Amino acid sequence: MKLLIKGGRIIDPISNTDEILDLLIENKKIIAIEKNIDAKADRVIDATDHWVVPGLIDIHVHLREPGFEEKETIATGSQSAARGGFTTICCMPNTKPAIDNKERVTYIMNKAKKEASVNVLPIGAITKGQEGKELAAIEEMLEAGVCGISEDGKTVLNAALMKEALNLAAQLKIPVFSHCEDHFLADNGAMNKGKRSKELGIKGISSDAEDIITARDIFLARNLNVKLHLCHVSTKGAVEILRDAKKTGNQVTAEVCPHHFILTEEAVTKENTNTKMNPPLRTYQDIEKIKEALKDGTIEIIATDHAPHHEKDKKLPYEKAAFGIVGLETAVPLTITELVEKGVLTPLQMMEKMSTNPAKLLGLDKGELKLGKTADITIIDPKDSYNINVKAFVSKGKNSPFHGKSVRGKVKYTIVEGKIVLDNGELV
Ligand SMILES: NC(=O)N[C@@H](CC(=O)O)C(=O)O
Ligand SMILES: [Zn+2]
Ligand SMILES: [Zn+2]
Repeated sequence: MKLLIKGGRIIDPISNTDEILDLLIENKKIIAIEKNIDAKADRVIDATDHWVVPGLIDIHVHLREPGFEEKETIATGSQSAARGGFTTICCMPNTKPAIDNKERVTYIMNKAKKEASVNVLPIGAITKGQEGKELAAIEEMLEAGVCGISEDGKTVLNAALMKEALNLAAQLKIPVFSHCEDHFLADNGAMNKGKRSKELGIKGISSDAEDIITARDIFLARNLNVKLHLCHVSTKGAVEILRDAKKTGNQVTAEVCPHHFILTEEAVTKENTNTKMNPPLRTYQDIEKIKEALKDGTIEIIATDHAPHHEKDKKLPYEKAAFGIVGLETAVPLTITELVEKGVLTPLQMMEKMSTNPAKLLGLDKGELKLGKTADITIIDPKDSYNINVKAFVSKGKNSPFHGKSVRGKVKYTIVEGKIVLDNGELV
């Protein structure tokens, strides 16, 4: 089976390519990237005025299986990923039960093999049951196929235990994805602590709750030669700590989610619980710092923290509603509209942050358009303009604060190992 993609704008960060070329795929591999390929193909995609980019990789997704199938499943979450242009996603272990041993990792891997339309890489828990008391069976989980470890949803508050985990991850050469939140400082707050929380009379979560664990984990990881990765950075303080750490040669990396570079606490209303997520929406000053860090490379990854919830968990008083919003089907249009069109990132830099750098962190041979590489490819129409409509999401989660937002940029084709899983905007 030969697939020819004609006339698209090939954007490849590694070779620094950004030009109109054809691309030919055969037997799951890229076999030519040239001007005017004139080979006979079984299928030709006309990519005129479209971007042809390395398959997007989302390192932070909640698939909710097992235990919360009413919120999302591996099947629906991976379809949502395909819709969003992601060819590989990493799923977080805060399921019920938590992914903390090899049987549970194998369960996800097998189910993904059967039901998922994109590559799914599980992330294992740091502690047993994510209870923060003793380490999970990390070596076993690595043998079974995890791509890293994380306590996401919470922090390992015991610094000695976190240090042990970082030490082990250094030996095993796997990344540690850190959710930075001091639960005592967060103090059961429901939104950012500041002007808006005062206005609304909702208990706030201070920036300190994030900054202190960011600093702690960077300190713990110093000299360990471990890949420490900061999840969903949301504060100016965390960006400053990260910037300083990089100056002194720490190999820490960080991700930001679209909602944290677009919305501020001003978006929060008591009625709209889709503005509630962890970490919370912060302030204009935080957003400006985050954008600066995206632009200068201090933050090298954009991830979604796709956190689907059932309506019953969101249709509650603000304080009681679940934390989290969906993100897989909105990441590309939001990033194009808010970062590329506004001149914060070039298309090449966007693909670096959504494909090349995630692949690098995970040690995957992906994130690049090159001869001989596996054909994981995304094709985007950057000019298609429309309003985001949660009812059209294939994710079970409709919990997005971006419903109705006018955006530009639509994913048209998602190709996983040479197979088209999203065909002209339709799931195959
Ligand atoms: N981000 C969220 O608000 N929620 C996530 C947990 C997490 O990412 O910390 C979830 O699992 O729902
Ligand atoms: Zn988290
Ligand atoms: Zn998360």
